[in-house]
Amino acid sequence: MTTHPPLPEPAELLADAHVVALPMRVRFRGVDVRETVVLRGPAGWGEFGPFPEYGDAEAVAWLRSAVDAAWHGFPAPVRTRVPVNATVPAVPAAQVPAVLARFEGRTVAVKIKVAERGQDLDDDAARVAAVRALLPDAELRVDANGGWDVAQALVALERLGEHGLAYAEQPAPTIEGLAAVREGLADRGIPVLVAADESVRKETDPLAVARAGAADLLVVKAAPLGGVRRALEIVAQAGLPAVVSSALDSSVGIRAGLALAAALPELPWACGLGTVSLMREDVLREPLRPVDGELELRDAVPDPALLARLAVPAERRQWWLDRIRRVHALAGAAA
Ligand SMILES: O=C(O)CCC(=O)c1ccccc1C(=O)O
Ligand SMILES: [Mg+2]
Repeated sequence: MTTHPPLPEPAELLADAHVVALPMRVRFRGVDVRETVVLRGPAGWGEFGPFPEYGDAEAVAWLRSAVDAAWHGFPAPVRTRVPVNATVPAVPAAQVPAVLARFEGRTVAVKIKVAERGQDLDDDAARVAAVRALLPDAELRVDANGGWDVAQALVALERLGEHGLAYAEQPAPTIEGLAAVREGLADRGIPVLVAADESVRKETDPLAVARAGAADLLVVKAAPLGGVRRALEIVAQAGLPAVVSSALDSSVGIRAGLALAAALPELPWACGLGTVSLMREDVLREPLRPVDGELELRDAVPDPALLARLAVPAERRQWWLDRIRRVHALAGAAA
């Protein structure tokens, strides 16, 4: 597999690092305020924002991704515009118009969160119906984040599929589960494809799902896969279509996703890179927000005044810097 370039020493890594708190307009996976770190290196800016509940071992790839962006830059693009989906969190159906209104201009594709804990299939069906009512021609997909078992997934996708769904992202938690859902959908003649997300980014082997034939397409994210170059390698080796997505990043992390989407030889799907539209604040004066369902390729350079205004309190800054030092030590040990 890949041998990683060495990481800069912590002092160098943290010389121009900014820990920020970005308030959300819409609560997303339980997050109202997104804390993350942006850091500058000789090649530009990188973002380190593994969710706080992620362990240090899982965060190693996120650090490699931030360093890859800031110290080595991005590979050459093959396109300068990337189609982007709107993202609808697991909100009540009545809030769907307000969420979609956050996405400027035309919306070509929407990803709808489903199978949220504490909700049921009626909630999901109402949310999907509300999106379809507003956007009769958009391409819709759902993301269950592994929240169904195989039987529940088949029941749910038969019902939600009536609104016209291109694919279901991680409808079951495991690779075997994805394969079973995919087979069950085919047996029942339900025309919904299966996409793997957690089964790519949280598995020790990101290629296992492709090898097992368990998915029709892969969701790839630069940070959990260790950076743009590494993600490109994984897609090439998997031999499956890929949709690029993000992790609720600031514009700096979205820039890495954009670089990945811009460098992929084929990009058949709108990408999940529109989540800055769900945030109230960003580190850029002109945030990387899609317009008319597209993001234009450009660099993400944080504004010093915004970095200062959005800075977290001292103890949160210390928490993040301690975490980076621990993850750095772990990455060195693993290299
Ligand atoms: O893909 C998108 O539309 C937005 C990104 C997204 O859904 C996401 C954001 C943070 C953490 C997990 C996920 C996910 O795809 O499961
Ligand atoms: Mg997902």
